[in-house]
This record gives sequence, C-alpha cells and structure tokens, in this order.
Amino acid sequence: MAIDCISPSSEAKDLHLPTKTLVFDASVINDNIPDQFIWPHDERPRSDSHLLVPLIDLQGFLSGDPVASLEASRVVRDACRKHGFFLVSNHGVDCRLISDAHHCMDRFFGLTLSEKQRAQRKLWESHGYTSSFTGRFHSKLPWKETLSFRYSAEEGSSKVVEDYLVDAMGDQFKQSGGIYQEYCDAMSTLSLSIMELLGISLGVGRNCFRDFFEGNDSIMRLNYYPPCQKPDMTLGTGPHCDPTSLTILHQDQVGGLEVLVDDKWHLVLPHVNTFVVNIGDTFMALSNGIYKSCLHRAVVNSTRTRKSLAFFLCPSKEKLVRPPKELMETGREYPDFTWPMLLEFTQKHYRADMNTLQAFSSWLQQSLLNTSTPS
Ligand SMILES: C=C1C[C@]23C[C@@]1(O)CC[C@H]2[C@]1(C)CCC[C@@](C)(C(=O)O)[C@H]1[C@@H]3C(=O)O
Ligand SMILES: O=C(O)CCC(=O)C(=O)O
Ligand SMILES: [Fe+2]
Repeated sequence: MAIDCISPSSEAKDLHLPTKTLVFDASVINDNIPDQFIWPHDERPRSDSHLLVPLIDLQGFLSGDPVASLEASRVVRDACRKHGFFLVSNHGVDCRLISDAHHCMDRFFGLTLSEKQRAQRKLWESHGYTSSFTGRFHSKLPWKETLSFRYSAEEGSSKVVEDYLVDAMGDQFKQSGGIYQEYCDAMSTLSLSIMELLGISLGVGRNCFRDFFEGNDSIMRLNYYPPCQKPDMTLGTGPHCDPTSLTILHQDQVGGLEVLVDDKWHLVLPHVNTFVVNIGDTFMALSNGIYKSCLHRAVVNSTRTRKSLAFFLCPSKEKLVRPPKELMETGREYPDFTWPMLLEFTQKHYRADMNTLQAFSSWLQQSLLNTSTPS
C-alpha cells in the first residue's frame, strides 16, 4: 500500500525535520532550556482539578463472583462511554514485582547517555531508548527519556523481553530483563481479564475480545521524566490518545498524568498498587466508537523525577481490527485495518495526537480509493 499520500498536517510535517545536534541531558539544559522544548501558550499545562476516575476492585470479578462482575462491568461501561479511563485495584499483580520494575528503571536511566544509547531506538522503530525524540521531532519536544520494547504472548516467545534487554545492554541486564519479562506477562494476563470485562460490558460475551488479544504483540514502555526548571512551559508527554488498544499504566507517587474531560484538564492522582487503565484508538475502533479513547498528557515538575510504566496492549500482526457484528447493526465508524498499519502511520506519517484515529481512517479510505480507481 502507498503510504506517502497523506496530506501532511502540521504535526506530520514536524516528523521530518529532526534536530540532530540537540542532546537531552536535563542536568545541563535545565539552565537554558532550548526553544524546542517550549510548548505554545494554548498547550501549556494548566490543570483545573482532579478527575474522579472510577476505582474498580477486581477481586470479586477475578474470583468469579457474578454480582461483583456485573457491578464492575457497569462501572467500566459508564467510564468507557464517557472518557475511557478507570483505575483497578486488587488486580492480582504482586506489589513486589511493581516495585522491582520501578527499581530497574532507576538502574537503566541512571546510566550515562552513551551507555543507554546501546539500546538506541532507530528512527522508524517503536522499540529502544530515546531521549526526548530529538532525532524525530523538531518542536514541542517531550521532557522525558523512554525505553520501549516488544512483548509477545505467542507461544515460543516466552523470553522476548529478557532476550532483547540482554542483547542490547549486555549480561548485567539479565536480572532486569527477567523482571520486565515477568512484569509484561502479568500485564498481558491482567489485560486479558480486563478484555473479558469489556466484552461483558458491551454485551458481546466475555471471550470475544479475550480471544482476539490472546496472542497479543504488545509494547512495554518505561517513561522517565527528570525535574524541569520550567514545568509550566514544557510537557513530559504531549496531548495524545494512545493509538494502541488498552494501556495499563503504573505511575509512581509523584503524579503528573492528566486527562481532558469536558474540555478541562484533570490530574489523575497516583494510588499505591493501583493501575490506571485507558482505552486506546484501536479498541475504540473495535467497539465501533462506543468506547472512547481520550486525550491525555503528562506534566513535569521542578523538583522530582517522575516515572511511569506503560503496557500498551496490541493485537497480533495479522488480526483484522473489525468490531463484532452485534456492535455494527447501525453502521460502521472506521474501516478495517491491522495494527501494523496504524503503528506505521504513527511512526512515519503522523505524530500521535487527539485526531490520530480520524486522520488514519481518512488516509486509509483515500488510499483504498486511489488503488481502486483505474488510472
Ligand atoms: C505506538 C505508540 C506511539 C507512542 C508510543 C506508543 O507505544 C503508544 C503511544 C504513543 C505516544 C506516547 C503518544 C504521544 C507522542 C509520542 C511520540 C510520545 O511522546 O512518546 C507517542 C509514542 C511514539 O513513539 O510515537
Ligand atoms: O507518564 C504518564 O503518566 C503517561 C504516559 C503516556 O500517556 C504514554 O506513554 O502514552
Ligand atoms: Fe498515553
């Protein structure tokens, strides 16, 4: 398929103007923050209040209690129809594993730049280390460093995470690799349970989406936000909807995640041993637009480093993203696609924002028209 036919938005143009010389070292550039990190006035942080994100205690659902399951699915349904964000507690993930995963982040991001660059992300790839995307975007740079890697729930892929970290960073990262492998396995298991809940809540049965994501090919991302001397002019992660299917985020106690609801930015307060779950664009398409993928961002602060661990659930490569027929009785919101098509769109043509799914759908439909019209 031709992918160079997108009519470029300002963000898409931005993708092709990298700043090669800028090096992100917060301890050095904090004294004189380069313009590329300063966000336009109307996009700067100014949070209005805290969002009362519904908290779902998963214990009853996970142990098969029908009354608790029905109640949980009602709360999920209301949250996902409105903004797509909810919190989960008693999720079955060992709190020791969560704190180990945070400690391993300190270990990785505490290395020197050249050591971290052993895992350097290549320009069009979605895994590896990057410091504020200085080689990918030329403006509105995020004040963060990230390390992303692929996770696969396919049989025979039980060590992809561990192998990736050891290959990139050497044997001293074997222990961290094992911890992130275990963490991703736990996230995959939790996301399949949440998929059951989403299926029940949409009236398509508990196995519909669970089966769809069984062999998921997902992305794990470690977000590291150093303190910033101008937190009111910069952003850790700019406003976007996740293009992926479901995000399970663990933020540390510093806080900084914000969600746009009713045209206002709301801080999502951190809770110990609780995950923030949100619907991404791919699930919004799978639910035929019934469940919302909502705009969010991460702000930074002037005193404390902030960390978050994001597991982005994605379908395996060959799966066609098409809603179950029960959800299409009154028509279709989005065309069929596969996850690699949307991923490529966000890596090569479009910087993920609040319009990614709409821009992608129009681009896909246009490409289909172009290929079906004889020249
Ligand atoms: C598929 C993806 C693209 C981004 C990472 C992710 O795995 C899910 C969310 C996307 C992102 C976080 C949205 C904000 C802009 C972005 C560039 C970032 O700040 O990290 C996005 C990621 C990306 O690498 O394109
Ligand atoms: O760090 C956070 O709280 C949010 C990060 C995020 O939205 C993302 O990585 O997609
Ligand atoms: Fe996100």
